[in-house]
Amino acid sequence: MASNILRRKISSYGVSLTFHGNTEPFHLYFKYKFGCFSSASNRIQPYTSLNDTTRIDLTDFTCPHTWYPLARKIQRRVILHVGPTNSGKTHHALKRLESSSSGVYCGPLRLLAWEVAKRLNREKVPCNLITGQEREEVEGAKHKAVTVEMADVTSKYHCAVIDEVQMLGCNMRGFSFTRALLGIAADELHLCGDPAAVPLIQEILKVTKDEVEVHYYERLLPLVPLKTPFGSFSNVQKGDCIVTFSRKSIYRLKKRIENEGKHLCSVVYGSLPPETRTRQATMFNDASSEFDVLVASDAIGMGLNLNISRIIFSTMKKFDGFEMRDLTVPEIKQIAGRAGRYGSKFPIGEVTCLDAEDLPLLHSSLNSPSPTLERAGILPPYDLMYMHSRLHPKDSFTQILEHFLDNARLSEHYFIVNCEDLLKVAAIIDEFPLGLQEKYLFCISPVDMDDEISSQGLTQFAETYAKKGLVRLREIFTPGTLKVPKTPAALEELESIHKVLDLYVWLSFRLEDSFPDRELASSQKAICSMLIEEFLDRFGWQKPNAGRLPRRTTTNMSSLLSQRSRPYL
Ligand SMILES: Nc1ncnc2c1ncn2[C@@H]1O[C@H](COP(=O)(O)OP(=O)(O)OP(=O)(O)O)[C@@H](O)[C@H]1O
Repeated sequence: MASNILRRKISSYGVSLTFHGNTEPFHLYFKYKFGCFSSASNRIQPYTSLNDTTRIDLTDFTCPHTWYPLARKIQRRVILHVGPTNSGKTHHALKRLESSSSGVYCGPLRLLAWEVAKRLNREKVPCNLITGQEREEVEGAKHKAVTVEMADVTSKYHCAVIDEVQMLGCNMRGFSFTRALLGIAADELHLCGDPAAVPLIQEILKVTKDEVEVHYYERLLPLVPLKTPFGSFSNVQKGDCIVTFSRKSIYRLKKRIENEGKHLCSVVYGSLPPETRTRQATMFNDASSEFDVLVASDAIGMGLNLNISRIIFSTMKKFDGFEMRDLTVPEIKQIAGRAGRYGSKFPIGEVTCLDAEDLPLLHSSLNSPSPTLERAGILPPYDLMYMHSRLHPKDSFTQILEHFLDNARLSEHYFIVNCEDLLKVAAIIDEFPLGLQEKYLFCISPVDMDDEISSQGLTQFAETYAKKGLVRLREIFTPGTLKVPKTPAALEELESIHKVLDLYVWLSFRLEDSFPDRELASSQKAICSMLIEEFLDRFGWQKPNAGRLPRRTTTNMSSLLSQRSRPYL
């Protein structure tokens, strides 16, 4: 029945539409009359008698705050906690969350959500953990720690925290931060992050009734930029972290340092599975482990508690997908700020570069404020796209998306995130007979379109789903074939397989009946992480004595691998 799909009512704002699809209830408030809903045709008809200036444009992105009526019903107290890394911003916000009767923590990484859930449960505040790939419920919980994509904008909380809020300017994930900022219905909303986000957030929140206050923080421990370059690798000390930006150079540096025979290196970089990153970080932090040096990419900039005494930039350039470019001021500050964590054994943090010629950029960046953010990321909500599709029934998903992209370019405060990848995915899924909602889901799925195996995985999932409505993991992946990689290329492939399995798990939470093999995908993901760690353990210099390391993998690995022989697998 049409009335089940779309209801129209008059509100004080004018016409209010409530859409009841399979997604969360979603309301649109328009200040102007824009058309009428015809139950006969199940369509929204624009008022053709009105001139163009009075007709509402469904691709208009100037008022996204109106997409969240629950948050607009309350006057939120928004507290911005801003300052450099390691200044205690999150600590203050979390204290407030702990003492609230109900609340939600929204973090950019699963690791951070895990950490916060653990912290609250330890403090006897029952807290659920919800990420795109896992749900752990605790009895009686009124608190949740979630990855920001999972923030619920249809419940009311006493307190909410959005961590690393400056990520609303991020081209990949900015929309989730903007959605959480505008949509979370909490009496108190704590935003932690870089001061560069303050003017944009103040501007965006001018149109809400929220009260906004800003608290500035200073670093808890000094950060000292050294005047001399690092020099030789024989100068490596316990607690050093060498920063570089490609997997290849991470392994090259690890080998080089280990070949000196004095230190073993943990590694942390973005495409390592999160569990592996955490375990590498734990080994590095563990004073009794021999892995006392870290070689890492900018993935250390966020989320991990690391006992680093000195950051050494091996380069100040990074390939950003298009070209080699200098690191930006925020990137340099975020990475450098990881040295000298409060509560760790190093009383100050130091930072330097491998080459003397990079020192001026390091020093000037640490002394400059980060450029202020100008626009916040956004995605057209499904419901808007749906309504647009009713007006333009012949348009493909790609064409609908293009309408939105064109209009968002005109927006003063917002931009559509990751346009290129969205269009790439849209072009793939337009080939398959899928409904709009399913296409939208594949479009927002966490696929890495720069990774060939990962994008092939998405294509296969979408195609099989369109053809059969059921996607068995075995059809695209043979369990039992995973091996410890022997080369960096094989390692890269294993990391990509992990991404595909991760995508399957993500889809299984949203299309449960059609992606039924979540358990298998999760266990294979765990095997991938173990195999990657086995590679990391074996790679590089091997110390002859036996007391080298807790070689945790052997027993656990065999127990995991033995899952292959279960009948189900
Ligand atoms: N008042 C405090 N008492 C005890 N520990 C604190 C206090 N303030 C901060 N810390 C600890 O110091 C470390 C850094 O604090 P926190 O993570 O809050 O900093 P931050 O400014 O949010 O940094 P980042 O931007 O890196 O997240 C954490 O381990 C935190 O638990």
